[in-house]
Amino acid sequence: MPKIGIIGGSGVYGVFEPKETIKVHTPYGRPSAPVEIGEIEGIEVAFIPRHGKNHEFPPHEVPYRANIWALHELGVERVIGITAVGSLREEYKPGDIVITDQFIDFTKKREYTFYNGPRVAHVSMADPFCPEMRKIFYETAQELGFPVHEKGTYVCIEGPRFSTRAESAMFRQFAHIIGMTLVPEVVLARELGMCYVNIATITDYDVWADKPVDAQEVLKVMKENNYKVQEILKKGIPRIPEERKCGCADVLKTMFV
Ligand SMILES: CSC[C@H]1O[C@H](OP(=O)(O)O)[C@H](O)[C@@H]1O
Ligand SMILES: Nc1ncnc2[nH]cnc12
Repeated sequence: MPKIGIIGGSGVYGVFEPKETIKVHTPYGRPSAPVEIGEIEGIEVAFIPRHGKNHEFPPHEVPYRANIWALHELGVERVIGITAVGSLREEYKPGDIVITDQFIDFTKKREYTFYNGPRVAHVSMADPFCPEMRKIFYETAQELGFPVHEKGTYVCIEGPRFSTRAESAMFRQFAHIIGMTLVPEVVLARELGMCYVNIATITDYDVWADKPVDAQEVLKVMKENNYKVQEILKKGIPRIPEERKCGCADVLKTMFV
């Protein structure tokens, strides 16, 4: 059973040659695609392409609950979310990697929880990301010589449209990077006591700089920088300890009413 799951974002539709593909049915429908099982450096890993194998799910229609549920059902304890993001700051440059440490939710109409009653839960989101995996992937990216930011606040917008210049100017006041998919993915993982880390690749300067971002640019820059994510996964995954000492599962002790 794979204990590590990877959710690939825009431009990342596979990270290994799968040895098995599993069609999982969940109470929330089917995941974005059958779950691929394969190995990275001899370690068994599960993979789901967030937007589907052919990028058929826009960010507001991704079956986030089914994706997380499916991974959990397969035994995954740690989720690595790969994302393409825009930069809201000069010093966060296209091609840089960010190991996100906070988020701000500007989404509007998604399924945010597994607990819609009668079981009620209020999960702590003060520190949304797994400290153990954040450290591992930051150090790994550094050792590989890739430009990497140890922290960054990700503002998650509803999409599928990009921001206006006014929105972007506002987001710049309080966040470093912008995307459309981190929420509710990280929240749902946490509700099941799973660890979650976000490895974000910056693809553009959103719309506050001279040239406003477009989808083609995101995919092109992501393609050019894909090797960085691959290298980080290859070197970082073997460093993840078998036993979790991060405390991410502790939220389960206190979140229920
Ligand atoms: C293809 S442009 C916008 C698209 O790219 C990002 O996807 P992901 O987070 O899955 O890498 C962004 O959130 C949008 O969904
Ligand atoms: N500028 C941007 N806004 C929202 N999502 C993005 N994904 C990549 N770049 C983005």
